[in-house]
Parts: sequence; structure tokens; C-alpha cells
Amino acid sequence: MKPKVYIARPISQEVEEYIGEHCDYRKWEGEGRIPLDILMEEIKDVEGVLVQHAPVTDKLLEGAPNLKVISNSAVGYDSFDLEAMKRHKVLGTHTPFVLDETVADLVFSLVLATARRVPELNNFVKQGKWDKETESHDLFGIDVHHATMGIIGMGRIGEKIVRRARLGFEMDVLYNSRTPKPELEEKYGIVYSELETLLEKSDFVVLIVPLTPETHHLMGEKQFEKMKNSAIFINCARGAVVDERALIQALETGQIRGAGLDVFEQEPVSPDNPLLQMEQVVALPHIGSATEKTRAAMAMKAAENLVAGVTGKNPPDVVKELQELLEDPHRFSEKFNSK
Ligand SMILES: NC(=O)C1=CN([C@@H]2O[C@H](COP(=O)(O)OP(=O)(O)OC[C@H]3O[C@@H](n4cnc5c(N)ncnc54)[C@H](OP(=O)(O)O)[C@@H]3O)[C@@H](O)[C@H]2O)C=CC1
Ligand SMILES: O=CC(=O)O
Repeated sequence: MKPKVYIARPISQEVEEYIGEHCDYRKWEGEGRIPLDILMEEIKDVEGVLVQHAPVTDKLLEGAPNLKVISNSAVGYDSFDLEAMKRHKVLGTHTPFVLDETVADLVFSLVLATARRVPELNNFVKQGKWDKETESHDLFGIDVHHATMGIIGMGRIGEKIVRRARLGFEMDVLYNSRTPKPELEEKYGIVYSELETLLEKSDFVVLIVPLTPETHHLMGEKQFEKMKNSAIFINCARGAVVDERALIQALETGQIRGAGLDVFEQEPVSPDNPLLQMEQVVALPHIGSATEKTRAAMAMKAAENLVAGVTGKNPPDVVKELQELLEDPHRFSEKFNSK
């Protein structure tokens, strides 16, 4: 008998067929994101589930005693309650590497769009405001090339941002991460910096760390105060890494020049969020990895992790905090032999 799984987000025919070769599956066919109560009902009897950002809580795991693997079709897994997953011996997987270049492209599109005021000036032209008189200083932006970029988070995506910044735009790059990266310093000529110095010196501050208890509100009032008045802040990580009230204040008071945001503390962002009224803010709907090709690659990776997790193999992309479960000899015997 094939193992039962649930597919909680839309995937392509190809990925569905791959899952179908190895598993009996049901899938979410409703509009938009699956509501949590329906997800909980649907996974009561399954051994694996494919999700995207769905909150994995103790309660959800309690109600799904057969679960062996939760495959997240995203690289960030702040939606996982890791301690609860350890207790329930449920593997959690994600989709690293396949989205790095695509997300780095989006970071640079936010850098360029904010620096050169692309959405604002696009509206200006389309609204017929461009006339003979408007070759004006009011439309000017700031240079990206040869400016200083400070990158907070120097992991898989951080490195791809560095390559664009150094080789494409000949920028100076400062970075901050938990551990220094001497090999990247040598390869690209980037410089490790304490957070405070990075904030003081950078023309563009780019945030690309995971959301964890340590990084929650990493950027707050004190941090924005350190930034130059001429600097632009880019967040392509998670909304809650930033104290959004402090960011709004920094923009309203001119403490910083502008912001490019792919993520928000509340998603979807509320239409009355003050950030959406600001011309110096470029706002996107959390689409860092959203190209056709990359989303397809993520879905296939998520499917491979799902299938491995329910067929007794070690999924290739178990998140690092849960890898200890792979070494637990009882996990397989308890979960697999009991079925
Ligand atoms: N907007 C979007 O659509 C997307 C958003 N993301 C977000 O980007 C995040 C990063 O992805 P990725 O590059 O693959 O992750 P990695 O795990 O490869 O890199 C994370 C980096 O953040 C650093 N870091 C972690 N905690 C801290 C801290 N407290 N202070 C300073 N640095 C810290 C790590 O340091 P060290 O190396 O020393 O451990 C590492 O350099 C994801 O977790 C996700 O939330 C990702 C994809 C798309
Ligand atoms: O936000 C997207 C991700 O892959 O993480």
C-alpha cells in the first residue's frame, strides 16, 4: 500500500504525477491559502504533507499522529515549531539553494527601484505629469554603482547578493552574520562588520537573515537611528525581523531616505498600513522566489523531500535543527513499523 500524503498548496501536473507514483494523495483545491482548520482535518490520517509557510504547531501535530514529514516549499521555516516537531518526531524539510539567484535578483530590483525611484516616476509619466518644465532636480535619485552596501545575513542568498554587488555594480560591501566568512572575504573582497558600524557606513542596508527568536525585531528604533539619512533599507527576509513601527517612524521623520520591502509583519499587508502611502517605499507581496522556473524547482524539491520522508529514506533537505531525528534509531521503527 502506498503511503498517504496531503498536498496543501497548488503544484504543477508534473510534480503531482511524481508524488502520485509513490503516494496516495489528496490535495487542496480551494481558492487561495488553505484555512488552518481544513488543513488540520485533512492531515489527521496522513504520513506526509506538503505546505508553504503553514504554521506547524503542537496542536496541529497532536491531531496528526501518523505524520512523519512536513515538507515546506520555501527555504525559511520560521513557521515550524521546532521543539514540538522534535517531541512528535516529525521531520521538517525546506527548499534551500534552488531559489538563491532568483531572490538575489529581487533584492537588486528593490535596490534599483528605490534608488532610482522607478515606481514613483513610472506613475509620474503615466499620469501625464511629464511636461517640458519637468527636467527637474525633484526627479533625481541616488547611485547604486560604487555605493556601500551592508548585508545583514551572509548565507546562501547573501552570497548571491554579494556577487551582484561586487562584480556588477562595483560596490563596497560590509556584512554581518553570526560567524565571519573568510573564504567570501577573500573571494569577493567583502569586509565583516559589527552591526552598528555596518548601519553607520552603508548607503544600502539589506536584510536577509532567517526569522528566529534572536533575529525578531533585530532592526528597531536604535538601529534605524544609526543609519545615514541618505540610506535605503531593503527587507527581503521576514517582516518580523523589523520593528515595523520603528521603520515607519524612521521614514516619516526622514531618518532614512527610503525602503524596499518584500515582506511585512502582517501578511497580506493591511491596506491602511502607513508604509503603503509613502512614495519613498517600494512594496512587494512577498514574491522573492516567485519566477515560474524557480517555483517549479522548489515544488519538485519539496515533493522529493515529501516522498523520501514517507518511504523510509532520509529526505535530502531536513532543516538543521531537526537533523538529529535522522540519527534516532527508534524514529523509523516506531513510526514505520507501527503502520
Ligand atoms: N522574501 C522572500 O521571498 C524570501 C525570503 N527568504 C528569507 O531569507 C532567509 C535567508 O535565507 P538563506 O540565505 O537561504 O539562509 P541561510 O541559512 O543560508 O543564511 C542565513 C544567514 O543569516 C545569518 N544569521 C542568522 N541569525 C543571525 C543573527 N542573529 N545575526 C546575524 N546574522 C544571522 C546566518 O549566519 P551564520 O552563517 O553565521 O549562521 C547566515 O549567514 C530565509 O530564512 C527566509 O526567511 C528566503 C527566500 C525568499
Ligand atoms: O519566503 C520565502 C522562502 O522561501 O522562505
